[in-house]
Amino acid sequence: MALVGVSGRRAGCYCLRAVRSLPFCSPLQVPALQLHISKTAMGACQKDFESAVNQVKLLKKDPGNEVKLKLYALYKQATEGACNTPKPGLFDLINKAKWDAWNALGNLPKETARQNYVDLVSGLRSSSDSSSQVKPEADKKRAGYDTLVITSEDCITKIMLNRPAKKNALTTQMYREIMLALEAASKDDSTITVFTGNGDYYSSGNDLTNFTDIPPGGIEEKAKNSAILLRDFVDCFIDFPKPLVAVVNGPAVGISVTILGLFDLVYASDRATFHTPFSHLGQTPEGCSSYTFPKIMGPAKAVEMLIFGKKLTAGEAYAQGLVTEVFPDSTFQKEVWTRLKAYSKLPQNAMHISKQIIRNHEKEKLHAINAEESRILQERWLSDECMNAVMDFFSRKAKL
Ligand SMILES: CCCCCC/C=C/C(=O)SCCNC(=O)CCNC(=O)[C@H](O)C(C)(C)COP(=O)(O)OP(=O)(O)OC[C@H]1O[C@@H](n2cnc3c(N)ncnc32)[C@H](O)[C@@H]1OP(=O)(O)O
Repeated sequence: MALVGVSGRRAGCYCLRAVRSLPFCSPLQVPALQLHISKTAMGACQKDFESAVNQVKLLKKDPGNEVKLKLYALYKQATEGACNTPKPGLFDLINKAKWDAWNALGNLPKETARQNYVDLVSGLRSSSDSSSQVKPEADKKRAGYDTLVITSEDCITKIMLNRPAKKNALTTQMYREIMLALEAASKDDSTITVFTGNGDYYSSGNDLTNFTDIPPGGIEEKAKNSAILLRDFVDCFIDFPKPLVAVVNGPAVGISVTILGLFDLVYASDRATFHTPFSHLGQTPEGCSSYTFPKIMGPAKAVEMLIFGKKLTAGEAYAQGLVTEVFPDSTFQKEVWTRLKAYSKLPQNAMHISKQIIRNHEKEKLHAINAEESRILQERWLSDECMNAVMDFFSRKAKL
């Protein structure tokens, strides 16, 4: 904690959980929702934040200056709001770095900053804890990722989604880190790349709080930026040059399901489920699933999933061709990794060239579909249907 000291000063915050979670929530919609927020919820939020502030002091491992700057900035934003102090002089390097980090948060609402702080600390704790969650060996773990654990062993690069407390919901930071991880994996000396999730979920899909930090350009700019991010993210999967394997350790929702149509192998635990509740959320398919799903499972079954949001068991997903093989949960990890280790010893160039031949038939088409799906979602995110569906979800705290 050398560079950024985080003070334990109490934060007088409110838990606007429902409000912070809305996509493109307009100022007009906020007061009505605030009425639903109970004093209990406000207390819980304050408690989470205070507890996270205390947990930071107990971290066993120094998280590095970059993370400490993030913690500092989020703490200041959560407790004081937007940066309100004069910029330190050019040679006051430490204070300038801290000021820059805080100032970069712009007008991020206090409650979002508080939640991001809690999430960040939770990620730091779960990656350093020795509890029931997977603990990668330190010497194999790739540094520089806050939301992923990346390891390379036996010619396999494993990218593990690492927000177990939030069911591995994908934040914008996570989309960006996944893109960086794929770029690195495409160049490393591994033969295959594997995606999996830490904890009981594979992933609960897009983090529904992603759209709360509205930039100065307003909700239209936010929708535009999100569509660009989505398009770039899916493009990385379309272009990935090596065999890509999903080890689906538990339930999968939304974009974590649709993107499976771009993987080469999908191994699932019999605990896994596959759910794309787009209509329920006023949204539409992405990840090229409007093309890959009908192609994989036929139009009738694809419609059940993509339009009517039918949740599939692992067995059903296997029967429909989305999953390569299902394993009993009790032996899932052992069986899958034994299989993958054997595959990773196959001649690397032959595997990579075969993947290229297969993918090249439709690469251009996939890019065009991705662009179109992202464009349509950009409009959907601004629709009343989408706003109302997600507002309903959070105000009722309904489960899928
Ligand atoms: C750049 C943008 C690209 C966008 C691409 C478009 C992508 C679209 C999609 O992916 S649509 C799918 C979106 N996902 C959902 O709608 C899932 C919402 N979550 C749930 O329904 C449930 O949480 C659950 C069924 C996944 C799990 O239920 P349960 O087992 O009861 O656990 P909890 O609900 O208590 O969850 C624990 C904790 O995690 C938080 N959380 C879970 N999923 C999400 C999520 N997707 N977004 C935000 N937060 C999520 C949940 O709120 C709990 O937090 P808490 O402990 O209460 O603070």
